[in-house]
Amino acid sequence: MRLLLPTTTTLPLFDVAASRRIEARALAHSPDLMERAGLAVAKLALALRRGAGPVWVVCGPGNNGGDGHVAARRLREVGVDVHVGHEAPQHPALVIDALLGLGLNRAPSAELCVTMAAMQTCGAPILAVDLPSGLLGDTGQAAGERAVRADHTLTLLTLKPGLFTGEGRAHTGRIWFDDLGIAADDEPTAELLGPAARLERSATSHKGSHGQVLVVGGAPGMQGAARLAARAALACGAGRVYVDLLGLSGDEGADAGRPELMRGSLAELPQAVGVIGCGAGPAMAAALPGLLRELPRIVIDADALNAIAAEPALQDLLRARPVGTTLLTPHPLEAARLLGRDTASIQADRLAAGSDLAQRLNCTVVLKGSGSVIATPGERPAICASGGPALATAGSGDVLAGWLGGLWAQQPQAGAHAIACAGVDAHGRAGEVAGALRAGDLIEHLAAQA
Ligand SMILES: NC(=O)C1=CN([C@@H]2O[C@H](COP(=O)(O)OP(=O)(O)OC[C@H]3O[C@@H](n4cnc5c(N)ncnc54)[C@H](O)[C@@H]3O)[C@@H](O)[C@H]2O)[C@@H](O)CC1
Repeated sequence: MRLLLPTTTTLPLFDVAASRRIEARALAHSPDLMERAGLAVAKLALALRRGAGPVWVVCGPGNNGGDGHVAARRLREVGVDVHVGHEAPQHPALVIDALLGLGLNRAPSAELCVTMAAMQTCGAPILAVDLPSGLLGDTGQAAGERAVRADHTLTLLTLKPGLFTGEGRAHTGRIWFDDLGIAADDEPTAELLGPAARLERSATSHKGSHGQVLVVGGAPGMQGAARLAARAALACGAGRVYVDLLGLSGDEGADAGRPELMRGSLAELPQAVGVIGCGAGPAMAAALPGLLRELPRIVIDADALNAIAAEPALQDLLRARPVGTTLLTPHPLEAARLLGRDTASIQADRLAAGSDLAQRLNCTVVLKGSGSVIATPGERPAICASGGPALATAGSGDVLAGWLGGLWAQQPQAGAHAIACAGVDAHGRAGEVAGALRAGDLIEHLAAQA
């Protein structure tokens, strides 16, 4: 058993169907899985309980409840006061949530919701077994009106995607993992990202060795967005970074705080990595056809995504680009516009929505949000395990787009999927701070850990 995050390696994720197949095969040669699961829960419970009160074990009707009963027995064997039932005991030291796990298949009844509410308000920390009750393992969404918000989740046998995306992270608390001694023998549904290898710089390199980035965006009143992207690309190590501020010419709008940045345009820089759309406004639509036809590698964000959503001819241009050369970074509302759906339906299944969008537009898609999803046609999707609420701040998306462009400029042979995985994970880690974060400071955090 181990605390899972931050992970130092990329890990396989298995949806409910794959987890069931793994479990069924494992049971054939290891029929004591539930004993192992219950023992692991009991061990963690001993470490987590607070105070001298009883451990309250709330068991459901299936094997998740079975794990809870084994844990209760194991705890009693070592002299712990245990209360099993749906009514809260006096001053519990810990709640073990073994109500519903992988088998959740409908909205919890009103009666179960009352039990969940009691768990939530009893004052003790909650340890969820396998999954917080009421949370769907595939999507990270609640099946009904309520899902347990645990302080700890001990997930068993496999890591499920729903623990890491959607509402998952708000419900799991700290995630622990025990594979119960079973090697997962199925095709992973997705990957949980670990950190990418550090970029090495040759001792004889020069700025020409580290590529060019062209940031196109920043309409009047929104130039900060393009500047943040450009500053991020520069901080990432791109050799030269140019900005084309839409609607401005000459030295107008130069970034006085970053004299390293230069003005440039598509005509002068046809081989640059494009980072387009940050704060671009409606002027972006007219610039897009040329950029989509010419630039060999492009990161597309914000108003460029909105322009593409509104114009089928631009979607055709995207689809015509070779796979691996285009990277879209929509937040859920932008993804909804691109798919002609509403935001709730995107969030209901983020892995599926990211993959659907990637297929439709023949692009790599980073569906931003808690547990960003990275999807590319022909690649296994990935979920980002890093990041936190400090990233919910103006400009953090612009910084991501610029950082991705900076990474790509330095790795011209890399495909969009690899760049997205590396950049999104780094961005998430840099944003793991307590309290609020300004996007300008996020660039410095990224640079410090690169
Ligand atoms: N079989 C084994 O040996 C192992 C089982 N494990 C545990 O088993 C769990 C899966 O067990 P199950 O497949 O029995 O599934 P669950 O225990 O999650 O739940 C299944 C039962 O809950 C009912 N149910 C589903 N949704 C409900 C709702 N909203 N309200 C009320 N009842 C609902 C189902 O009708 C079924 O009776 C895993 O999450 C894990 O905790 C793991 O420990 C690995 C080993």
